[in-house]
Amino acid sequence: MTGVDTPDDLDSPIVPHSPAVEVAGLVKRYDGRTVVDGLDLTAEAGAVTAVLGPNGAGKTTTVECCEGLRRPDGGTVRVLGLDPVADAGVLRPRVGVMLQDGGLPSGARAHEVLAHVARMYASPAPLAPLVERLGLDAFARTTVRRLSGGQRQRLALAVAVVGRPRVLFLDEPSAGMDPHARRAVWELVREHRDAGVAVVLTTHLMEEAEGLADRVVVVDHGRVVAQGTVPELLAAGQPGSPHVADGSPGAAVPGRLRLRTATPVVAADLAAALGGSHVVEERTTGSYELVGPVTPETVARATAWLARHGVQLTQLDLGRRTLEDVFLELTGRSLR
Ligand SMILES: Nc1ncnc2c1ncn2[C@@H]1O[C@H](COP(=O)(O)OP(=O)(O)OP(=O)(O)O)[C@@H](O)[C@H]1O
Repeated sequence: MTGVDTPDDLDSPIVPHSPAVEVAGLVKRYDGRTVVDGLDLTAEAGAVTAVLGPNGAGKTTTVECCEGLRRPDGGTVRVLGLDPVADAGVLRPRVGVMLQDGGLPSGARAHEVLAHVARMYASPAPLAPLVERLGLDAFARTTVRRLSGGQRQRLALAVAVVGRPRVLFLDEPSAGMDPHARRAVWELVREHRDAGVAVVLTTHLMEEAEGLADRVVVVDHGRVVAQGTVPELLAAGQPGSPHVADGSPGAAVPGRLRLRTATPVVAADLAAALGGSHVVEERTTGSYELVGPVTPETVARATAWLARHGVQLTQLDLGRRTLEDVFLELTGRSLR
């Protein structure tokens, strides 16, 4: 069941617009501090665009500028070709928003909130299927302030989609949700995408980005540091890759080799045994990551060196590079 049907019959100056969201050179400052610093972003209809970035990177601020909740200090933002602040009245029926803090009235009951928002639209989505899919009936009579974090998120998502938007902004939509709820959210997002909605979401969940996103935009210090499809980002940093937006090569790691040993070794000694072709990072005691091209020779030399030193190998992981690896390479490993 898709149940997703976006309204085209609204009387408006909007014509199908590509891209659905276009941010160019966005600058936003708080108290003179620049938190978004010349950011470019586009999102197409019928696609999920995931915005990733460390805490404080400027993701929410960017999305809030797109939602018309904040005024840019520089650059341009267009949603369906319109200005989110100046054209807020035209855009409101076409844009669904799920805020990070929910933004819902705390004293109202869950079902009242949804019904109230639905009445604001000329042609809302039928409530019953939405309530069922997001499991809202279990807490329909509970006031918003008493909802758990995950329940509040589910209600906020229902509120975001009930107006059958053409553009959907979801700020960390599945944060705090249990695995069942998360799956229901992902299914709903995919259905909206398949119905032609432009979905822009922020997330810290690499699994969510890998599973949902048609395009991923990585933001750091208020700028885009990489963008592309997930396969493109996984391949980025390799020779010939054009997808690292800032032009830097990134860490050229076509694969990764992780070792666990029964007793610790000196990472620099292992690196020397590999002839300097790899950096060896000690992740935790007895756990090492070889950063560099993974070839049969690399595996043979590393294991032979361990054997020569009487060190028992307990785990050898030749896993593929993940989006999390790419994310850490692009944004560093220090806490913000
Ligand atoms: N209203 C505000 N006034 C002052 N500073 C703010 C305000 N909102 C956000 N900031 C600051 O702007 C920076 C970017 O915040 P933003 O919420 O956009 O980051 P984010 O990438 O969404 O982070 P997170 O992943 O933690 O949600 C942060 O340093 C934050 O403290």
